[in-house]
Amino acid sequence: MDMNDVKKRGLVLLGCGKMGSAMLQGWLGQGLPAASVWILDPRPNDWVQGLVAEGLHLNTDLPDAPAIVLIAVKPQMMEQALPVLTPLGNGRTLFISVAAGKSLAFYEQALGADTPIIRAMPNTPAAISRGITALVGNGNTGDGELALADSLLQAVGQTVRLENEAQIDAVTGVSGSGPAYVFLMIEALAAAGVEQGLPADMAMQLAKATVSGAGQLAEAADEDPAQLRVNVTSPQGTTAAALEVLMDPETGLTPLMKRAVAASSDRSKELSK
Ligand SMILES: NC(=O)c1ccc[n+]([C@@H]2O[C@H](COP(=O)([O-])OP(=O)(O)OC[C@H]3O[C@@H](n4cnc5c(N)ncnc54)[C@H](O)[C@@H]3O)[C@@H](O)[C@H]2O)c1
Ligand code: PRO
Repeated sequence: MDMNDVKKRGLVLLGCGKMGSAMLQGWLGQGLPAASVWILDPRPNDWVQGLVAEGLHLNTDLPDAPAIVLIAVKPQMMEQALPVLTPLGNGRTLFISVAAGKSLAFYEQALGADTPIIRAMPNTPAAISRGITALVGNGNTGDGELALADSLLQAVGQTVRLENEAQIDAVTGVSGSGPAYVFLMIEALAAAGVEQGLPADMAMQLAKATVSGAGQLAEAADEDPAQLRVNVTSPQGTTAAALEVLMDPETGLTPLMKRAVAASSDRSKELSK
């Protein structure tokens, strides 16, 4: 199965909110025709509704054996939303779920034990093709299915393959929820700038550009982030003064981040029960 099969047999999205739309935007941008896409969503956003004029099938009957079904509803809506897909289970259709905390076993039970299913955890920078998605398949998926999922998901950023399903809880804590931590960091840095006397607009511009520039440098540079940090830090200088606060072993960023990521990962595990 390859992208031509997806064009021919169709791609179905169950739920097309923030995550589904971000991914669909990437796929349409890579040349998938809107006419190859079926969306089931009781409250489609304006962008999705606009795609109907280009041939997208919105809340219509589904093809008999679409190549891919992407499941992108909230975990809390799953029990209600999934039954419509049961006729497509146990067949040639590859299911990819991005829902947090819904296990491969859950989908095998709902869709049939012979269904090929991939669990994926993307993040919202997918909207600008700068996402990262981790994926893991059930026993009915092989190299072909994983390669197709890789190439679909690479339309919206990088991918990594997990060694086992349990790792997805940690991925959810690091990169799935991670953009929210970074946005909070921007908010906090800007607020701290205001407290030091800067106008709010300027503080926000400085904070956004600093986080974005540092992120891009971390990805592009040969040095690791620890060395890049050292490169900013003059002995007894201003950065060293700040890092003394941020690197405190009890109250600094590392223990705080460990607690935050553990809370997210634990919630991911709870949702799978
Ligand atoms: N937003 C993120 O950062 C992110 C990251 C990784 C994974 N996810 C996962 O993606 C999934 C979707 O999250 P989101 O942020 O896009 O949520 P969202 O609320 O923006 O989108 C969910 C969509 O599902 C639709 N929906 C509700 N009931 C439905 C039903 N019965 N049938 C079909 N569609 C239905 C809603 O109308 C909405 O458009 C979640 O399972 C979440 O765990 C989200
Ligand atoms: N957003 C989803 C949540 O908060 C899953 C990862 C990011 O549950």
